[in-house]
Amino acid sequence: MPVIEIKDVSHVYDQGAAARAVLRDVAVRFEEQRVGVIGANGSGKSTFARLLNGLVVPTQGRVRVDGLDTRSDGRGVRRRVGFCFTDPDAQIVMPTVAEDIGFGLRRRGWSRAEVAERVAAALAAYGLEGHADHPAHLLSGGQKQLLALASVLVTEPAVLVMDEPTTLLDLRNALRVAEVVAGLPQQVVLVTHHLELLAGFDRVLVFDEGRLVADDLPDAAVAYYRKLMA
Ligand SMILES: Nc1ncnc2c1ncn2[C@@H]1O[C@H](COP(=O)(O)OP(=O)(O)OP(=O)(O)O)[C@@H](O)[C@H]1O
Repeated sequence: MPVIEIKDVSHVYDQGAAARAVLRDVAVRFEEQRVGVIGANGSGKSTFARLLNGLVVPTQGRVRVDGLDTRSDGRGVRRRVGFCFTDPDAQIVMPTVAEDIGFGLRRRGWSRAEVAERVAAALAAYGLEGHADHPAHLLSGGQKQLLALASVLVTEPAVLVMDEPTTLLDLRNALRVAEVVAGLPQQVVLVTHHLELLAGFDRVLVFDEGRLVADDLPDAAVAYYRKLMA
């Protein structure tokens, strides 16, 4: 699995007078296949997730994925690290389902035939066959989340970072997305408030007020988090 290294990272969004660090002195290195990230609202989880593919470049410290620095090699990092947002509408970029899945491949210069083949396979893998020419924005919430996943995974990133991908979904769709994620061969970093999704994970990081306060196996990390919230 890729090696992700976060070295002495602090992050401030606004450098003005009211500047407040949303991440403070975070240092962690991981290469496990399943890594969870939990913590209270506003504790810095999304910011941490966005560091991993260079969507956020830290004001201090550095982030490396397999040795590539997000500050100097953002493009290279983003080729390796796919990102799934909480709200799938934020990442639908094309009018139809098939076009949306194919978008990243076309941008990478794949031929029309190769794109069509990959898109067909992705539609089948994510239960979207029969929806190829459907307007993407008219899909149900769960289908949109699956589309977002398909559109990211079709480009075969080595790492998939997911920021609360099941938050907007009903139980059936949340379970469906969880099932797809559980079966992925990729390294997955999952930010979630759905603690049950972390069963079987290799490692769980707990954030509190911008600090990494626990880094443990799921049961111990969740117990720490529950205590913190009590
Ligand atoms: N783009 C931004 N500009 C300014 N401040 C931001 C920005 N994004 C997040 N913040 C602030 O940074 C802090 C941490 O936010 P972040 O989204 O990382 O937390 P989180 O743990 O993911 O929260 P939640 O569980 O509510 O999603 C919050 O106080 C938030 O208001």
